[in-house]
Amino acid sequence: MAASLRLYNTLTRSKDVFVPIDPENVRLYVCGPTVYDYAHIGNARPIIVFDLLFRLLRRVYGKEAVTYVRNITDVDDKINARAARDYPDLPHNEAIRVVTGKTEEQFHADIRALGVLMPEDVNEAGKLPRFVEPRATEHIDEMRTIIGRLIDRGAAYVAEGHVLFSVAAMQKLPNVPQYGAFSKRSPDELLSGARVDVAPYKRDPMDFVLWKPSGPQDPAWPSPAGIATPGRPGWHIECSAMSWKHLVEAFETRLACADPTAREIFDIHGGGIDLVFPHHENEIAQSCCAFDTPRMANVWMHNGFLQVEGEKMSKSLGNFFTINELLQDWPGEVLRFNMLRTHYRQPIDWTIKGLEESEKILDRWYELAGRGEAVFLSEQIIDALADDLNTPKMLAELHALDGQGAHEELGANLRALGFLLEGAEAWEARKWASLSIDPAQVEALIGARKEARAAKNWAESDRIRDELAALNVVVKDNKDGTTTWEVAR
Ligand SMILES: Nc1ncnc2c1ncn2[C@@H]1O[C@H](COP(=O)(O)OP(=O)(O)OP(=O)(O)O)[C@@H](O)[C@H]1O
Ligand SMILES: [Zn+2]
Repeated sequence: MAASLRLYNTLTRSKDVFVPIDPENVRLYVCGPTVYDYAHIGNARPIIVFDLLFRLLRRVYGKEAVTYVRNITDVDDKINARAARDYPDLPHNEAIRVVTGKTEEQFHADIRALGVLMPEDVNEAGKLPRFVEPRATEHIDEMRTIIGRLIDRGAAYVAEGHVLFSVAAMQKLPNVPQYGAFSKRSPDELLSGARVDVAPYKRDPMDFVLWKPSGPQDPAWPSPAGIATPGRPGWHIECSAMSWKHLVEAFETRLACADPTAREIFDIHGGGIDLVFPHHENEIAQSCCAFDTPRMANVWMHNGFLQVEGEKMSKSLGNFFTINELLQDWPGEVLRFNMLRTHYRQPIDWTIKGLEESEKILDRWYELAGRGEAVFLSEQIIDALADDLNTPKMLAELHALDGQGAHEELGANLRALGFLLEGAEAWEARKWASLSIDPAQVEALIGARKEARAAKNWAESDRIRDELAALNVVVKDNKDGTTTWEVAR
């Protein structure tokens, strides 16, 4: 029998026992990146956290019994602006394709180095894909279908080439939630937020865009609802469309037989805490109205912010490090480990000191545990993760394995958790290479220094010490007569 999972649910604001709609197909959707620039290490947090959840679900319910959808947002005004800036000489659509294609490729290379499972690691030929990474631009038809349903049900209206979602009309439909209930915002709060930027074509300041007209410089598709001019989707609609397409529609027939009330609902929806409002509130509004259901997903999980000096790391504040630049100084596994030392709902302060500590622990574990091949999660590790992904507890259990000398088991767990990606030898070689240090050369110099000291040749011994210092190596003569060395950062 599967271990019982408990997950904190933003919908209920409590940690609840997780009950899948269909234990043979547990379904997870996570909002992915907008691809116009290098992802920063804050963007990596949901990727790593939900990778861990995916691994856990696969372990608990079976590899064939979990479907994971993580989308790529490749239509957005920030992408258009970047394309116009960087490729002014290309036709605009081509420029957009270059920007999104390059950024997506870079994103994949970056997160692969973080030990994150990729679709090609999971999907098997001839079987249902269990990990889908859909692009928004490949789901415009589904978006149009949902927008059409919303107009038909009276929850959306057309104005000046736009389609807008009507919050007031939503509230007149039966069987749908209260708008604002998910993010716990009162009508007054919603209204004062919406008044900041009121467009003239909106009937009500709270209404939000499902579809908008495209200018000559924008990517454009045929519009829904008989709007003659071409347009492009708003932000929120893409996730309603992609989750429906890949998590609900594909399994509708089977679910309809098993549990008719489960139609249009999937199990877990994830993302960063900043997405609770408006993005997830609006996804829920769209999906519930279009599909006549009180819920879009049963469990909503949100990771806390990765912060720098108390502030959210973000592109707009400019206080960010890209994954790519961090990977030049640190192995990806150190970044992954450092991320998991903090529980996913807590803020993380990202510091060099934290990275150094993480690297030290991994150095020790890789040396002791790195030679085997076994891959499995021990019961106590599963138990820790089953408690709302308690990664600090998980790390304490890994430390306990180390303390007990159970190093093969430690290695097996590390491998199952996305560590020891290339084996211990490769880890060491890469680490030394990234520090521009050749350990054999250091050992030889230390040997020569020892001989010089034995011969009381202090000038030579000092010269060698300076040579080592120039290599960034600090030599320590211990009381017991041994000499050790470490790298100064
Ligand atoms: N500092 C952060 N800590 C944790 N998660 C974050 C952080 N910044 C963004 N995210 C998450 O990263 C994911 C990708 O978001 P997206 O590509 O829209 O980035 P973004 O919000 O534009 O980044 P920024 O805030 O820097 O502009 C989302 O789930 C978002 O919640
Ligand atoms: Zn989304």
